[in-house]
Amino acid sequence: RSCSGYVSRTRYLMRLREDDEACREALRSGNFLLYHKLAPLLQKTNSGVYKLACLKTSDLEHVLEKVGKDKHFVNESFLLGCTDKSEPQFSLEVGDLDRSALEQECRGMFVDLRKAFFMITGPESALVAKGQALLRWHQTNGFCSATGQPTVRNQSGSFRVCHSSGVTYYPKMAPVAIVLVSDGSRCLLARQAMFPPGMYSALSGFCDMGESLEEALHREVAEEVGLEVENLQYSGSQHWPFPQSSFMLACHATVNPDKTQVNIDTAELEDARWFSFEEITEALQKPPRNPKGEPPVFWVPPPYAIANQLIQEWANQQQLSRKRHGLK
Ligand SMILES: NC(=O)C1=CN([C@@H]2O[C@H](COP(=O)(O)OP(=O)(O)OC[C@H]3O[C@@H](n4cnc5c(N)ncnc54)[C@H](OP(=O)(O)O)[C@@H]3O)[C@@H](O)[C@H]2O)C=CC1
Ligand SMILES: [Mg+2]
Repeated sequence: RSCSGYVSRTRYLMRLREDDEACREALRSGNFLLYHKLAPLLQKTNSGVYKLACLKTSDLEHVLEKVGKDKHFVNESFLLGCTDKSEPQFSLEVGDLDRSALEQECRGMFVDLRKAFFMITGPESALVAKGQALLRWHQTNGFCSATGQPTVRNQSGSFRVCHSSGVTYYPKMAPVAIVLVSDGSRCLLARQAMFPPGMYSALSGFCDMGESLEEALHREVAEEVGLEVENLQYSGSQHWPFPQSSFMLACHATVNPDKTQVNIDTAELEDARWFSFEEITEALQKPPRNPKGEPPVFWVPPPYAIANQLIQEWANQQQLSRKRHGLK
């Protein structure tokens, strides 16, 4: 994509965020993601795969009319971004309207976001997560924490303000450190009791107030498995919508191969163990499945989760060093 195209789209979005009138105008040519009690609307394509449903303004107004809702309800939407063609994208919560009537009118279905992540792929995953996160934030920030008075949104939904205290509230993400610890030939994964059966993930934890990412990583690993890590290497970041918006900051780290004995904090973790390259490669190739009654098989978070990216990177790194050492 051309740089100037990106810059002009960014400036356009900036204007929509700041100018209520311009944002109301943009609603006339919008693309809308619908959520029913935070479950996004998906549609099945002709080839049988699911995609995120994206309604044009006129289609949305038509649907609203069919289910007996005033078309001005469109104005309740929140601005998410814009397409490559500078078409503004919005999210709208329709949880007060009849779910099955909407599904019928839109020829789609509302799917729990966790399930939706397994059904759609690519950039749509980040967009659908953002849409839900923004709706949730507005639903839970309707009152000023200083005065208890109602807060009022701007048209784009980029903030809420309390006219009594003058405080402006902006949508928030909580920073989380996530780290894949390696001892050189194995990597350390853990599971919480609430994870789906068999799933293990990289170690993670919320950053404390005033802490750096590096401090949070060292502390979390020490707290959860009793190990001291070194050689932190930044990998990437992502917004994670569950249970409330987290900002995941992902790193690799190593431990001394002579000091790998884990000492688990059982209040936080159900299990933590070292996995070999072979176990990891097998898990990365397996689709997640847990048929009832069968003992849970080991699997890792799906590709959309940044934990998966860390595990994938580690496996690639192992493969390279094995090649270098003449191993298979
Ligand atoms: N995208 C990805 O690949 C992954 C994402 N994650 C996400 O990272 C997040 C944190 O991971 P987790 O290991 O559970 O965190 P922690 O190890 O910090 O453990 C969670 C603890 O923090 C408390 N807590 C909840 N919210 C906050 C907050 N905003 N700030 C500070 N403490 C809080 C919880 O309390 P209590 O529950 O008792 O109220 C709980 O005791 C989770 O939301 C998880 O979904 C985790 C791994 C992979
Ligand atoms: Mg944790």
